[in-house]
Amino acid sequence: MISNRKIEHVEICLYEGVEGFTSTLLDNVVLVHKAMPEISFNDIITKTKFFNKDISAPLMVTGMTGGTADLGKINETIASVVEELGLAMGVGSQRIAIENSSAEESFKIVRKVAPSSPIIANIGAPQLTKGYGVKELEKAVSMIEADAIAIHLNPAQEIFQPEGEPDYSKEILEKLKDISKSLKVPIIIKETGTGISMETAILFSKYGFKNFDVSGQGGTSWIAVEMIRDKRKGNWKEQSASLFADWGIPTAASIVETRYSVPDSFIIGSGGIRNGLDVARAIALGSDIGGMASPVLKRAVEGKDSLKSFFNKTIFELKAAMMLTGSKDIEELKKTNIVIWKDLKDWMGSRGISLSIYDKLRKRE
Ligand SMILES: CC(C)CCOP(=O)(O)OP(=O)(O)O
Ligand SMILES: [Mg+2]
Repeated sequence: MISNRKIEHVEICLYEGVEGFTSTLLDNVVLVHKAMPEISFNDIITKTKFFNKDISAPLMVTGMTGGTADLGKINETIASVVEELGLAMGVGSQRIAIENSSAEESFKIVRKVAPSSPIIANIGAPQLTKGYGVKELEKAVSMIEADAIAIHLNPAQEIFQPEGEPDYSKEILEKLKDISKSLKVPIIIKETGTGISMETAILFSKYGFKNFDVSGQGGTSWIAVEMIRDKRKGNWKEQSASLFADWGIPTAASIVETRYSVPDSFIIGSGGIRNGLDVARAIALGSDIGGMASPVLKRAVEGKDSLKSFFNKTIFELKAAMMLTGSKDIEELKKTNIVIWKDLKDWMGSRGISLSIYDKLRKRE
């Protein structure tokens, strides 16, 4: 039963240690301190654009769950706090609701409690090889009156998932291109904890897709999640999965690779973003907004107040980083001076990305 997998995913993310197998390398990005910032804390403006809506801070909750009444309650908690604070959120894969309409309510509740927030639908790329087309994607969008739809890429997870469907043939690109011609909302290409490379960003940009949720390595490892499911089922894939738990492109490297290879892309910097300093680093490094999942899930199950105070703390940390770099708004934060060193600098060197050229690109000069 697909609903069992949905429940297991949330339970494993909450209670089993499935994150931080590697560093996001965001700590290799140093925002240069300004001792005389020339702004006051209260002058700082964090609002920014998310497609054609304003959000109060450059922060979205990236797609996690849905599919049962209990998972719908998690979505409801997140959506009501997102609406109150003026943020954005995605829902988890809606495949379960496309296959069984009784699961729809756990997704519909999001738009009911967040009538004005930017809400992102979610379908997996493998489904495009299994008959999904415009109809199914339009259904996912209309289910929650979505402002955009994320097509999640999870080949690593599907390989190690006991009931996985590691089908990522080229037809997906052609099909997505066709669908995009009639779909009324933008498509976001979303990875799932193993990151987007230069080559992948270029490939999708050639098909006309330039909105990326990079979801790099360093946060939740979905290979580790499926490893635990393998273990519980006595599936032999557990051993192999453990070799790949830290597989993928660290989040900071993925942000750099995407910005460098598709300079005019819209980038959601996600994968192991845990606080407002991570959000500031992701944006100064080249993202348009930050994306969080696991820390939001953990607070959501504690209730609205816990989640609300977490977001307020995160936004305070973001503003602190903006203050100390003299960034009065998000546009200035994108252009603030940074030092890229240690492993991230080595990564860029081995991938032929020049620091000086990158600095101009990330400042959109
Ligand atoms: C997208 C991923 C991080 C979580 C969902 O994976 P999944 O294979 O269970 O998703 P589907 O229900 O779409 O197959
Ligand atoms: Mg799947």
